[in-house]
Amino acid sequence: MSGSLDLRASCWPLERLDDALVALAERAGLEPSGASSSMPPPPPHPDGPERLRDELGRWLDLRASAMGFEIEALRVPLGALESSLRRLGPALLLITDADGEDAPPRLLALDGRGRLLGPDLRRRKVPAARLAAFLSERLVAPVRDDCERLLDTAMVPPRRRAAARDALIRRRLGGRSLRGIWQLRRPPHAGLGRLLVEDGALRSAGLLLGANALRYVLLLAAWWLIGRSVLEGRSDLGWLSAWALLLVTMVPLQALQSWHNGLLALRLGSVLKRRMLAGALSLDPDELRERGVGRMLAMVIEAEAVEGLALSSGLYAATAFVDLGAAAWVLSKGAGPWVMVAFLLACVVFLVLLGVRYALVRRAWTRERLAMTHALVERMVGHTTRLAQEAPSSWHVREDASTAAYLGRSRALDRSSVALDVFARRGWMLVGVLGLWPALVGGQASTAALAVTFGGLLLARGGFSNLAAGVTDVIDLSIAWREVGPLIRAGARRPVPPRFLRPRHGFEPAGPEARPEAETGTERAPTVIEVRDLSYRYAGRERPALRGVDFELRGGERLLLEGPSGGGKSTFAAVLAGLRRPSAGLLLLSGLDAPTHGEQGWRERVAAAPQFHLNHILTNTFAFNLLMGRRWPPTQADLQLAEQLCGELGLGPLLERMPAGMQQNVGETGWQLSHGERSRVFLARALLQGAELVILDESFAALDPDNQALALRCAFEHAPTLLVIAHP
Ligand SMILES: Nc1ncnc2c1ncn2[C@@H]1O[C@H](COP(=O)(O)OP(=O)(O)OP(=O)(O)O)[C@@H](O)[C@H]1O
Repeated sequence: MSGSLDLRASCWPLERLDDALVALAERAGLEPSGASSSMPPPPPHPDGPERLRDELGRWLDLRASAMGFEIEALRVPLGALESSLRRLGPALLLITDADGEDAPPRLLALDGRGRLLGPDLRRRKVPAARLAAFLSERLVAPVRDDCERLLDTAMVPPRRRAAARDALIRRRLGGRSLRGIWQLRRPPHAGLGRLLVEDGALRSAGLLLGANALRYVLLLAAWWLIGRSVLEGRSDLGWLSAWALLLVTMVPLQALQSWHNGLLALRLGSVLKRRMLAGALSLDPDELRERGVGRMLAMVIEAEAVEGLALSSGLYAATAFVDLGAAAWVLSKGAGPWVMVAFLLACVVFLVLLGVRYALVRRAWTRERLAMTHALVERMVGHTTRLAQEAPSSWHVREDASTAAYLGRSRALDRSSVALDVFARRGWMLVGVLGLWPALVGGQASTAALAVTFGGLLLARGGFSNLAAGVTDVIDLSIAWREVGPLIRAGARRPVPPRFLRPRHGFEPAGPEARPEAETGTERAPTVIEVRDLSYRYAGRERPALRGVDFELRGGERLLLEGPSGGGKSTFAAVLAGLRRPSAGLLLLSGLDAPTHGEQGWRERVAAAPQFHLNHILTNTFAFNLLMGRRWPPTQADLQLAEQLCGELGLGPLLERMPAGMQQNVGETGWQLSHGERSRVFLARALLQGAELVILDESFAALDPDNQALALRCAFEHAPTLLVIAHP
């Protein structure tokens, strides 16, 4: 019984976090696999629940990625807690001091269907309201007495007391959120079909089609009723009422259809967006460069089209086939039945041929448009260079040529789509009346048969309109899909999961004393990076950029790597940072190879500030740009640390100048940073990541001698092990 369910008995102790996670994932059908946990869950943190939540979040992230699913940390506003719990998928909920200060932290496992999975692996139903009250107790308890006193003073009658108290508490805690809720979900690289099923898109599609078909049957029945009563001259109230009833029944069906149409669009959009976002992040840097920024932008535009078209094309096509099937049946019951059905089939074939012509023209037009977008973006990016260095007389030569070509393609496209549209709307009626002509002139057909045939003609006209819209949408969709294909496919790549789980090295405000000693007496610090006989060759290049490299860096060491331009220094940095995989040779980090660390694990341990032109200030707050590699949202300690580092790097005056300080928006559309300021933000970002090895690729080139000395000192102070790349 849910009413007597003891929530405390359903809690999992922290030591059994791994069991809870695996059991929950198995029951949610996430098929947990891979590495068994070699990393114990974090114990309660002496600094309090906030630090514990943070550590738990990291642990869960690592563990879930090793098992092949994802963890999403949620922050739920207290006011929306109950409704969020109702919609929540499988999730772990952290309970801290619900029984008082001394109670150890525990976890609840919610199976995504409103049931709690207990440590005895039994599932028990729990009302969302009760669970919400239990979870929010820690926040509510301190204000409850206050509210009661207020209600006493206001002499609120007992029957309205509970509602008034809840409203007061809601008001007092309105802005507070509950954290420590981790939802388990399928990763974006899972099959699209599975993601859609999980999101409920298939259910919505089924309901949508069902409602559509039922509405159709009702429409035909209404026609049949009214047609019969008119032809037989029976217009009594009973028939008319039945007709009206059928029409009224269609209204809620139409509402249901619109509702599920919207839901389906949302669900489809969210699944596609997740997949494409994952794809954008897992695209190879060279793949990105080869495609060019303009094409990438075009891809994003096409992605929007895919979402809209996927839905409309399916709907149009489904409705068109129902319409045309029904029209063929109605025509077969009217005058000159088989001639009319043959005409109908011939017109469908003709419309499909028009569709093929449209597809060819549309493909050529899309190619032209993408080329134009690409050229436009390139010109915008290189605007200043062109203004300064290109002769004004040649500014528009290429633009004019490509605009003319685009106009030509657009005209052809218009002609082709107008042909489709006109035939669908008018052509069929003309052909249909011609087919009916012999029966009309010959006078053998009865009035009833002629009326049925006209009904069939009108029905087919609707079907042809939908078919024309469906054909153009399906073609547009297939072309847009080809464009976003690389992103969708890249999103299906599964990141290499770690074979062995190790907690991430935490960043503490390290002074020289916290740094591992490279050499103390006869004992040498352990090797951080070891490279043996390593080679790297860029795709399509004959000569390798790196060949037979041997290299070793021990904990606490600081190394300057110099070499001629084009010698392969940045390539080496990218290989060490895990951004490029070596073509041959051995590469170990702390004695373990890349698959053992996993992609994410490797990048967390090696922080690299790429060369200036490859690094970026994102349009966001200054704090985000500093702390994005460390953790977001940050803790108070993170923000203090970032501010301290800014001070050491000489960015204090900049922080004072910016009206919102650390919260100032920077980037393309925000506060503009100078070249030297950006360089120091890139440096601080790499140092704040808390990595074991920091690689700085020409990070000091833009700094004046004073700032260079400051930056170098800061890097020496804070990087546990440091590799600096510079020109001789
Ligand atoms: N993405 C790429 N695709 C193909 N070849 C590349 C790519 N990036 C670099 N190269 C080539 O690899 C070689 C090494 O380049 P790299 O950028 O590593 O040199 P570097 O020592 O860092 O040069 P610099 O000091 O001028 O920055 C060069 O010949 C370069 O043309």
